[in-house]
Amino acid sequence: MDLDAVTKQSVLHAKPDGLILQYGTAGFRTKAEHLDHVMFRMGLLAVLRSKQTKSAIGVMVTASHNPEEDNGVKLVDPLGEMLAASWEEHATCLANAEEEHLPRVLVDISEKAAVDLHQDAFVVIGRDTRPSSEKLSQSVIDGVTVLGGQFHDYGLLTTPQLHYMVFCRNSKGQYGKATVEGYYQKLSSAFVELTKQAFCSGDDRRTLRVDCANGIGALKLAEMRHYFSQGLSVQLFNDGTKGKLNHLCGADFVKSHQKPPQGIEMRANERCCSFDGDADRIVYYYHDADGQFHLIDGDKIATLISSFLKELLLEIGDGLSLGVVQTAYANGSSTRYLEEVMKVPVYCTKTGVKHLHHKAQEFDIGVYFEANGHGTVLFSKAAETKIKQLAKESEDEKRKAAKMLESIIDLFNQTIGDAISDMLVIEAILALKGLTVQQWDALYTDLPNRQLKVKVADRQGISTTDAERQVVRPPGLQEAINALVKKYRLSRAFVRPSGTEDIVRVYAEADSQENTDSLAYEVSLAVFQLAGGIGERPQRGF
Ligand SMILES: CC(=O)N[C@H]1[C@@H](OP(=O)(O)O)O[C@H](CO)[C@@H](O)[C@@H]1O
Ligand SMILES: [Mg+2]
Repeated sequence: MDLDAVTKQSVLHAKPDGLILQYGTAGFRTKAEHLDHVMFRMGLLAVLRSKQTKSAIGVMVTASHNPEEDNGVKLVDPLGEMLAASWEEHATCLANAEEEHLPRVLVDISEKAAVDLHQDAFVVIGRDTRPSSEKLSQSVIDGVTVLGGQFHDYGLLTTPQLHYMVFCRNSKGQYGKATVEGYYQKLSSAFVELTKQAFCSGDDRRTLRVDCANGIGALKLAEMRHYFSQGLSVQLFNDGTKGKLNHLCGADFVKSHQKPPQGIEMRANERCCSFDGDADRIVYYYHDADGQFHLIDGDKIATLISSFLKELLLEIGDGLSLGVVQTAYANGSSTRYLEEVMKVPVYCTKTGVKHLHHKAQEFDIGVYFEANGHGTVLFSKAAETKIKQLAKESEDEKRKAAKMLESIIDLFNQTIGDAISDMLVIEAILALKGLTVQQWDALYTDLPNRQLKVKVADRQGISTTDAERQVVRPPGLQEAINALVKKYRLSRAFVRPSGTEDIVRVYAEADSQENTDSLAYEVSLAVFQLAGGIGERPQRGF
């Protein structure tokens, strides 16, 4: 390591005094103007991680659904998954080191993680469409090059595309070709193969309206759509030509406000969906004939996908295990439906896809989705081998089911939740099953739910257990929540510090929207009073 060169370069990417940031649920995220030093340092860290793992490492510059003025960065590990937890700590140390300590921190990390410094390093970089992203990704490149790493800058990519590229490179092309073209081809041919039957049967060409949150998803979907246009026609809205990124649109807006985005023309009973700003989340929705809005969130997406997979697994009859992973934000009705009606095992993990992803790896087929629409399906190596074998050897119905599963394996982005890939999976399932959006929605009825945010002086003062469903600290808060929950029917509430915003999140559900809103308000007040609330007290009414 040429530490002198690092010190010299680092001066050009100086850390603002007193700024402390933490590698959170989705990497570093804050106002773009505070991130230059973090980007440079994540370039350095990616080189060390690459040397240690002897693999290509990804760096994605994005702040997903955050406002356009924000930005962020996260590292992607060799198999396309989120950075290992022990390296998140290294990332936090490195980002917060004062200039003069930078060389020592780099040496410390290399020693602690037993990095072989003679090893070559390769880093792949992608960025979203934020105005600040191009310059910030150049700072990542400065960090990579000063430590002698090689890199490939893919420029504009969705987050899941970058994850895909990393895995392709490290699997020596087995997972697919590490190009945007390769991604389009892999997914589109799986989609076309899977839906052949549905579309041969004289079905109309299907159309779907897509709100692209004025983000990268619009660019990539516009490039990709002619690859699958025989089967599906997508109409793009909020494509970034006019509106601001994530402003009054996108998956996060639709899910948290439970209303349609601006800028989309909806027609009664027609399917619409929204991506988030970096296209790793998707939610569906429609207006019924009375103009009432219906949201189909990640939980219902997981249910549709699981029931389709379960049917195919029954057909091939090979005893492969299927599990569904959710977080505490999953609607209680979805969990009940999955467990009691569909009889599939459901597990709850902490918020953040890395937790869901790891749990899902324990099954032959692991379906994971956050309620906000971030999720995918993982197939174990053993399941994949078995399915491929059955697709070749078995006969008739069994073979047909195995072949469908084979295409589904290719259609999912198994590295991370992917709005484009999930959209194609959902469209394929709806077409094959001949389901309308209303029929899908009617699988179960969501319990009314509400999410609120409370500002506190130090959100780390709240700690939780039991997959974030119970508060341990501060004392008395859980007891207060328990007492409030008892007042309502079918009720549930929990609070946790956000990993991406400086707030505490409150979640409540109950038998009616009115009761849910009361419960959410009362729990917010308890947080405000018992956990050091600052600013305005929570107010009743929304
Ligand atoms: C309730 C909620 O939707 N939380 C989101 C949000 O995390 P928080 O830690 O809650 O801020 O951003 C994460 C990253 O995108 C996402 O994984 C997670 O689901
Ligand atoms: Mg996102």
